[in-house]
Amino acid sequence: MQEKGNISIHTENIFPVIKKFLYSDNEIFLRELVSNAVDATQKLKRLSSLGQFTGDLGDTTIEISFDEQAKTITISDKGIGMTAEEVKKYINQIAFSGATEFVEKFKEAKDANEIIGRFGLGFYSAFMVADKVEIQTLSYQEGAQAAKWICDGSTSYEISDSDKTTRGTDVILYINKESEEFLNKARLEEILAKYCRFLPVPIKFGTKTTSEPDGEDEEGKPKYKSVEVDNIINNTNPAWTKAPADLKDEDYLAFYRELYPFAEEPLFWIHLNVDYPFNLTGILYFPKIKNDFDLQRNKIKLFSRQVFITDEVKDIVPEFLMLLHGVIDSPDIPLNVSRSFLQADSNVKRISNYITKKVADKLGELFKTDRKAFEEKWKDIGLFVKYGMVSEDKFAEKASDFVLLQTVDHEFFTLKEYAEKVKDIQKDKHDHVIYLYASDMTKQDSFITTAKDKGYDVLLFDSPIDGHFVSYLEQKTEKTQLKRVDSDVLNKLIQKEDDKQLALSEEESGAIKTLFEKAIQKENMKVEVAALGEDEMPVTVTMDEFMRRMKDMAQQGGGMGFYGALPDNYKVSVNGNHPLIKRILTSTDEAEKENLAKQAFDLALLSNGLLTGAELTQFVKRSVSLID
Ligand SMILES: Nc1ncnc2c1ncn2[C@@H]1O[C@H](COP(=O)(O)OP(=O)(O)OP(=O)(O)O)[C@@H](O)[C@H]1O
Repeated sequence: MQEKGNISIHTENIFPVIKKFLYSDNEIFLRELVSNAVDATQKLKRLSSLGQFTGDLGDTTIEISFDEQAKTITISDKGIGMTAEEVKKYINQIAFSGATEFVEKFKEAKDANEIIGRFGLGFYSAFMVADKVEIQTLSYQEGAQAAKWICDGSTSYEISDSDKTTRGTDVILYINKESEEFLNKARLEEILAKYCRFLPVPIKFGTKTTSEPDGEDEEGKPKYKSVEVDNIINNTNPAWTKAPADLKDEDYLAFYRELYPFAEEPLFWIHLNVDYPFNLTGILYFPKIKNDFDLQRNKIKLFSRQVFITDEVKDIVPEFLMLLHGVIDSPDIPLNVSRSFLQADSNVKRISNYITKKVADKLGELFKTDRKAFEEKWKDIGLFVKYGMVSEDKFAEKASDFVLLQTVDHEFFTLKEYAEKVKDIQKDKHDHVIYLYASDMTKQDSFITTAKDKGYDVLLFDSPIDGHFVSYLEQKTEKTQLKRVDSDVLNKLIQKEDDKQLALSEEESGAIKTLFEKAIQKENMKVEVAALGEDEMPVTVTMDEFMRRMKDMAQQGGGMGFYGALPDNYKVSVNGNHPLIKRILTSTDEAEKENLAKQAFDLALLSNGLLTGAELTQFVKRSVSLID
C-alpha cells in the first residue's frame, strides 16, 4: 500500500506558524510525544486487563534515543500501535480538527502550552523541532499490517506499508537546524527529568554503569563488578499515587528529598486524595518558612496524570498556599489555557477551596492533638496561618480557632484565650480593650518594661505579615484596638478614668514646653507635657500608631505613597510629674536647665535607638561632664 494525501486543514501551511510561534517553549515536544507513548502503553494494558488483548504484554519500557550523525530523536513505545487507517484518522484528521480555530486564535496565545493542548496539537508539536517526522507503527490487533507515515512539515503526507515487526510505535524526528541543541545527551536528560520523572511507564534513555556484587575475593571480602544497565529515568510509582494507608512517615520524607534534594526536612504534610466531584491527588508539605517569603514560592509542582505540567500554580492554589511544597496531580485542571480562563474555571475554584479546607483541617487537627508541638512550630506555621487569614476568608473562619498570639514572654494564646486574659485590665475608659504589641523586642525594650511594670501584657508581632495581621485582627475583633507599645506614652495608649493629674500649673507646663522645644530644636519633634507616674521616664519619644502603619504600608508598596513621602514625625512627651522636670523648673541656672533637658531628651532617643552620629557623640561628652 502506498498513498499520498493532504492533511485535512484549510490553512495552506500551518507548520511554519507552529514552528516559529512556539519556538521559545519548544522543549515540550518531548513531553507531548512521551505522553502519547505512555497513553498508548496504558491503553494496551487496559485492554489486556479487560481481556480484549490476550497476547503477551512483555516489557513495555518506552525508549528515547538520539543519533547525532543522522540528527534524529526517536521515541519508541510498545503500546497499542496504529493501523494505517488509524494513522489517517488520528494523526491526519483528528489532530487538526481545531485547525481553523487555531489559526484564528494563535495570535492571542502567549506560549506554546496554550496552543498545543487547546487545539489537540500534541503530536504536531514535533514540528517545532523537526523538519520531517516519521511514524513506524504496528497495531496490537492480530494480523495487523505495519504502517509508515512521513510528513515533511508541509501539509502533505505519505503513508505506506512498513516492515516493522514489533508491536507499538516509533516516532522519528529529523531535527531541524535551529533545534540541534536537542541532539545532546545532557539536554535530553534535563528535559526528561523535568517532565517525565514520574510517568507511570518505565522510560529508558541509554544505559548507565552500576556496580553489582561479584562473589568474594581471596580474603573473603565481597567483590563488585561494573555492569551496564538500562538507564530508567523515572519513578513510575511516586508516593502521591499510593494510598495514604500504605505510606509511612519515612516514605513521605523520602519523597520530599526526591523532590527537593537540598531542602531542610518539612514540618508535616497533607496527602490529598479525592475522586469526586473532581479528581485530585497530591502531597503538600509544610516547609520551615523562616521569614523568607519569596524564596519559598513556586515550589509546588503541577502534574496531570503524572506528566509534569508546570511549577507555576498561581491560579490553582490560593496565594498563601504557594508557600507550601509538594505536588498536585489533577486531570481536571484545564491545562493549556490562558490564565484568566483558569481563574474562572469552576473545577479550579473547587480544587482551590478543597485544598484550602484540607490545609485548615490539618492545622486544626495538629493544634488539637498536640498543642505543645504546634506552639513549637508556630514560628514557621504562624506566618503561613496569618497570611492565609488575611487573604482567604474561608481559611480565616477555620483558622480563628487555632491562630496563636505570642507574647513577648513566649507564651501562646488563642484569640479567645487572649481576649479573656486582658479584657479587664487592658480595658480603657471608652470601653475598648487595648492589645499592646511590640515588633522588635530589643529596640522597644524600655516601652515593654514600662507596660509590664504596670501589669499589662505585650504581644510580639515581628514577622513580615504582622503589619497586615494587626489590621485584620482589629477589623475582626469588636471593641478592640491594637497599639504598638512605643506609639505613645502608656497612659495615653490605655486611658483610664483615674489617670494621673499633672502636678504642674498651666504656666509651668508652658515654660517646660518652651524650654524643651528650644533644647531639642527639631521640626519633626512635637513637644507635649504629659501626666505620667513619677517612676516613669522623664521624656518619651513616640511615633503615632496610625502614622507609623501608613508609613509601613507605603514602604511595603501598599499604595500609601503620600505617607511614605512625609518625614518621620515624633511626639516628645515630657513627664510633668517626674522629679527631674521639677528640678529643671526650679533651677536658676539657664545653662543647667538646657543641659538637663537635652540629656533627658537624648536618653529617650537612646532608648528608642534613635540617637546616632554627632548627636550621640555630644550626648556622650555631656554625660561625661555630668559625672565629672
Ligand atoms: N505513540 C502512539 N501510539 C498510538 N497512538 C498514538 C501515538 N501517538 C499519537 N497517537 C494517536 O494520535 C492521536 C493524536 O495525538 P495528539 O498527541 O495529537 O493528541 P492527543 O494525544 O489526543 O491529545 P493531546 O496530546 O493534545 O493531549 C492520539 O489521540 C492517539 O490516538
